[in-house]
Amino acid sequence: MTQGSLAHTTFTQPERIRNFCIIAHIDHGKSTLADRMLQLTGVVDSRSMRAQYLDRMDIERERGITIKSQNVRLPWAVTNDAGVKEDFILHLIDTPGHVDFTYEVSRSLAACEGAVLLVDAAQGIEAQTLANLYLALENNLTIIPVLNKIDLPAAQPERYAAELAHIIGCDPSEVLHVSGKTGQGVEALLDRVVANIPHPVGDSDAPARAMIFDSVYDIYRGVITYVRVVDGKIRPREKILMMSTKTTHELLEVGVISPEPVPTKGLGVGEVGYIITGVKDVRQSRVGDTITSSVNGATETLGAYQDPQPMVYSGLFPLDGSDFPLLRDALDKLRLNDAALTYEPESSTALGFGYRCGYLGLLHLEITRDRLEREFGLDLISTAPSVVYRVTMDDGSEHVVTNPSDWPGGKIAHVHEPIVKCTIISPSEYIGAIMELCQTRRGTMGGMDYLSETRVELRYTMPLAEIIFDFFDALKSRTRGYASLDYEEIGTEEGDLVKVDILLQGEPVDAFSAIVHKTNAYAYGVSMTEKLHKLIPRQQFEVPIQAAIGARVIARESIRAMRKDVLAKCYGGDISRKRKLLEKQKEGKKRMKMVGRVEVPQEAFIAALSTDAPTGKEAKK
Ligand SMILES: Nc1nc2c(ncn2[C@@H]2O[C@H](COP(=O)(O)OP(=O)(O)OP(=O)(O)O)[C@@H](O)[C@H]2O)c(=O)[nH]1
Repeated sequence: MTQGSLAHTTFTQPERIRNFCIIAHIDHGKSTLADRMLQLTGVVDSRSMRAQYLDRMDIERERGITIKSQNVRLPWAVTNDAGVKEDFILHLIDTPGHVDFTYEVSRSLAACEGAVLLVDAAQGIEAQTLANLYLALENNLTIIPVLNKIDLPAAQPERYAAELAHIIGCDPSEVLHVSGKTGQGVEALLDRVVANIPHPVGDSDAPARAMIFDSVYDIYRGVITYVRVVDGKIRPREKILMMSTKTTHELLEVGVISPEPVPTKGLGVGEVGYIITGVKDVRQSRVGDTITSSVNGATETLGAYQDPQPMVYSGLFPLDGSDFPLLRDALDKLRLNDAALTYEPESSTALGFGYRCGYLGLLHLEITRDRLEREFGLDLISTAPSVVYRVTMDDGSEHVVTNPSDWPGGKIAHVHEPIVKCTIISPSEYIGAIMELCQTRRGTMGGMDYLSETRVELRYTMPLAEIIFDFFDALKSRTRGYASLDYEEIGTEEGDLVKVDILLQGEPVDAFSAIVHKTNAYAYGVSMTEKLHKLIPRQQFEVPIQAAIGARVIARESIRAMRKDVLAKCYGGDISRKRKLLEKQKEGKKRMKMVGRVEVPQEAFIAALSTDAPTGKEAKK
């Protein structure tokens, strides 16, 4: 019922520990509720409270989304039936809510015994609510259903409590009503966490086993690794083994977060905290890995470790070619904190030197680009995102293609592309519009369920490539922003895919090549040639713009010749003025890229490459 004492005694009895997380659709108020919990339990006083305390990165606070998990230890005291006050330690694990970070979410969930399932009382269940709920159920978590934002005038608690109860199979009266904003109902929620969520169970005498569920880079301390101890104990100065990398490290510091890091004498069964080992790169301290003692340690890991797999690739090029070394340094720095980011040098005839980067998804791509521009002051141009294709040739050889320019020449036997399972939740009046959209995106319907009389869940399988273009936008505009979407990769399928090249005066421009489904090739060709026709200024000779599949031209435009004589305006004038005009023309030319003999302004590349693919959180509403 009340704030507990903040004693960081080590090896808390597992019976006194509750490990839980909050799962919710984006914007349903997870961070705000976590803030209230920090305040109510007294770990942050009102004076030092700032909005969304747990979202540490500036970019997170600005966008209002949670990218990296943070966890915090909260003391909470409950008066039992006999009227005696009992102290508990609650570990709140703040999980990222976005589809790009599913693996991180699943590891955070694995560190908990229970989950608060938070639903906005004015919105109801959304696609990510369900995706996260299923993940929580797979991890056998106890679910506490909660409606948030009940202070909102638009809240419809009865309606959505029924929806929530229907989904998880409980009585609507069991759904708690809270407001993260005003704090209403939050105490009762913390009491419910203690009452309903099982305490952790483990063998305190067994060799130590702890799971890494997050890993962040700190410029002062190196990598800070968050762990949940399952068996045994870990203590400072002990040597540990990371079981997937088979590397040993000394534990320089072990502690808990409350909400700042506080060193402790160690962590015991069920406890959640951080370790510092002196590793410099998050890749050496991987989310999902198991740590154990280096001597007489455990032999079995806690679940299989999985490497984060990039799903979307795109080229990043500095607008100013001389910034290339800066881009390389910036990526090296970002990688310290982002185990999922991959990159390798790439050169493009049109865009110069850059990097081919692999991301978990579009939001990951956008965040990375944002950080490069903001934190490192780089001006960048990125090429259209692409998925991973597996191309098998007639001679049986195989190619993995993440970049259209690596598309193999010669006879292709078949191409496999990644397929995702999508869940779309929407008011039922938009069913027709959604089905039509999914059909045009090569979707196959997997099923449909009514969540209530007016809201429906649609399930589709669809190529990932169709989603990464402008699917969110199209879905949003067809449903007036009411539909929400979640997807997960489920494998690959054969697709009828071709590479479309765009040629200027017969020269292919690598930055504009794309891999598209055969039925979309013509549309892509026409739209690119038309766009470029508008964007490229006239030259002193005629410039044909063509779209082609192999040697076959499928669309064509042409820019008429024009002689641009900058001196025309000042015939007979004095020589210094002429020189000035010529100098100016030279300056302008610097911003031109040469494609064969054709001068293309940089702006044309930027404009032609800017897909309208929505990648931010708006896309998820
Ligand atoms: N009226 C009202 N607004 C709330 C409440 N809780 C959160 N909000 C608002 O809802 C918006 C989203 O809240 P966040 O706490 O950032 O949501 P979130 O779920 O953490 O979002 P992500 O971290 O992006 O997943 C913010 O503008 C909050 O001010 C509430 O109880 N009542």
